[in-house]
Amino acid sequence: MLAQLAVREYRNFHSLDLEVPTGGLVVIGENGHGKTNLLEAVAYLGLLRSFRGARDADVIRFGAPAFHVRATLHAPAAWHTVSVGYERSSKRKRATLDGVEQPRLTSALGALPSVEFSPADVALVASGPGERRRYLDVMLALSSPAYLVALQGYRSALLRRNAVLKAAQRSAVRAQEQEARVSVWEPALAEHGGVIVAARHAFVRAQAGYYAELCAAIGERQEALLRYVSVGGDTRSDALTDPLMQQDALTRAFTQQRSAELRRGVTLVGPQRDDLQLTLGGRELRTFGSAGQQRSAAIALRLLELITLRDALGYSPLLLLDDPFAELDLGRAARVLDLLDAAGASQVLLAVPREQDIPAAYTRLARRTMRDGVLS
Ligand SMILES: Nc1ncnc2c1ncn2[C@@H]1O[C@H](COP(=O)(O)OP(=O)(O)OP(=O)(O)O)[C@@H](O)[C@H]1O
Repeated sequence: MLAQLAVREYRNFHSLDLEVPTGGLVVIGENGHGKTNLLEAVAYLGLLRSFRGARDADVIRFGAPAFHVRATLHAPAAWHTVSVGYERSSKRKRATLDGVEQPRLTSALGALPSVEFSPADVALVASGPGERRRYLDVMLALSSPAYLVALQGYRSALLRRNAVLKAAQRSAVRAQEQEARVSVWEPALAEHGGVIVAARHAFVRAQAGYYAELCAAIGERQEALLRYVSVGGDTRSDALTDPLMQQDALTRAFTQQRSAELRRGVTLVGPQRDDLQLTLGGRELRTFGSAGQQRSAAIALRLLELITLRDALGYSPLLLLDDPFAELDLGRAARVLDLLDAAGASQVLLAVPREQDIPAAYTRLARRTMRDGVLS
């Protein structure tokens, strides 16, 4: 539970202090006054980066040397205080938990868990596979330390293997020698990649049915399917969620692809090429879905994130609602609110442009007004 928030030099906030009641808070403000910035600052305490994918230097207030966000938390959160800061000149990010600076940033990951719903989530469905991989990675890393370790291990081995592949394109070294340099990274890639691919499959296997139910409950009449499509992984049904079988398949795939990868200068197989495929009535939502259908699928994915984190943490994460009902008809908006309620959301930060945009379910919450980065 978030109790207090102190934000310094973040986006358009010079110095902002906020008390958050147990049930949550509504922030009302016109476009461009800082509502999303506030939710982004809160989410930063869980993700240790911007949920909009902004670079750290870009979220520091224009002209300021550094930003700092600090929160006081109540149970069931694991920590009493969490803070994060980033300095422009040194490019250093620091996180503290209960006043102790963490030698490794990842120890502070998820200290204030939250899930954000915003109209911008439509990118989850409408954009390329990268957005959906990021969705899976954030959710699974926050729910499982083993996934986080695998993800870090995979990313660092992939960077190195790709660097060798790129260098090989300009080098005069014999092909055999080049292959040897590239293959050095493959055992680590296959091992960590096996964990990643199996965990992503396990998520889809566990949640695809619920995803279809959510889409139907929001108002879709056609069948909604969630499928994980892997490049290089084992696609046999009994192998999908088995990390060792996925590891074996990736080992084979890296070997098979190596010479093509040497020509192309990049790794062509592995979880960095996979997709979480979303279809409605058998057609890919990304290409054929209407704006409303894409919005509904994005909301269903966020609801899955909410329950996945809730089940992993043992309590409901903070809900950040950035005017999420803006483009939904009244019937859909009401059904989404019911689903949020059923998912057990407890504390809510809701940002809306006008008072009349506050849904009935949240009219009991305390209200603050945001103007030019200042709350009143
Ligand atoms: N690094 C920064 N330093 C100072 N101001 C910034 C920075 N980054 C963004 N801003 C300002 O933040 C404002 C946008 O705030 P925000 O995205 O929170 O809007 P909003 O209140 O959510 O509006 P909308 O309802 O349109 O989504 C803009 O005025 C922008 O110039």
